[in-house]
Amino acid sequence: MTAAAATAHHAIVSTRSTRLWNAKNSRFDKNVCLVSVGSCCPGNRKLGLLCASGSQSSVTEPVQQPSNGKGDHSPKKSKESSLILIRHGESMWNEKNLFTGCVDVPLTPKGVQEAIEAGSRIRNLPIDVIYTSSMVRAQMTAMLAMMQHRRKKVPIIMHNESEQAHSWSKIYSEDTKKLSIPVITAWQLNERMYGELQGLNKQETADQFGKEQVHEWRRSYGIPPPNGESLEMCAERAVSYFNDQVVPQLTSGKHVMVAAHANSLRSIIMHLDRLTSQEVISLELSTGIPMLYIFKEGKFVRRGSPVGPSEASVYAYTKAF
Ligand SMILES: O=C(O)[C@H](O)COP(=O)(O)O
Repeated sequence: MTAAAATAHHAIVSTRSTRLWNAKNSRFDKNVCLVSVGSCCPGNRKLGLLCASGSQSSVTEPVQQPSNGKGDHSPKKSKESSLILIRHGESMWNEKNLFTGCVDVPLTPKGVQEAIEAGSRIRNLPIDVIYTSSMVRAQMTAMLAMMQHRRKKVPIIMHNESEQAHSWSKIYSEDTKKLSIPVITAWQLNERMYGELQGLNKQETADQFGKEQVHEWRRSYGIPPPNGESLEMCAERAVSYFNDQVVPQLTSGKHVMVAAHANSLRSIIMHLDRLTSQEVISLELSTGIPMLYIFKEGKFVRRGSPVGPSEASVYAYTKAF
């Protein structure tokens, strides 16, 4: 459902203007209206993306910059780049309220729909490279979202697990390459390993161990579930990978989407927003809701979550803009 259709369904409950990528000038400067639309029950609020003028943004790939008279016709490096983070759509164990962690389960039909809807929200944002975890629920989300993208480029999972895998997946047409977007999978972006909770029902676990104990395992920074990873341990791999692999892409002017998991993304957002170990406890991410950051001069500015702190479970830790 496009944002406009979503709006038709719901009263607009809050709006926030932000900027969209204007490839002509290689920067984000087009004012758009990010709307948080929702029916009377706030839990159904959806994020939509509408241009302030009501028309679709004129987002295109960076075009050849006018020559600067010195014969330099190479396109200027973009001054800003975009980072889209998205938690996978609802998985079959999310639906059953089971701790999932590193168990590799697929999306539900609802999760598929969430991924498609997310794609319609980011269809005009520039994306040059996609990172996913090695889990199918994140990869399905990225692929389904990209099916909605305006540029209709083909996302292609890169196979570098062996020399043979790399050579056997080579593309021999430059034109075809230009019509594709590389998808890099990384175990470092996998969901936190939930140890002995994996496969257990979350409610039954709370009944057995107590609500506070389970909340501490699920949301604290330093306390791991039994024989599992704490958020801190997850951050050690996820944030390191983000800094080593994703940040250089953004620095070079590439626009990136990362499709991953509740806790591997919580650890990355904690880093980007410089949240304390106390603040991160209240950070919740909904399935399939894209979040946008602008990367400029080495700094990240959050753009994609205009909802207020009262919007539970979408991106709960959101200071007023
Ligand atoms: O692994 C899981 O069970 C979910 O991805 C996230 O679970 P959580 O919300 O309990 O961290």
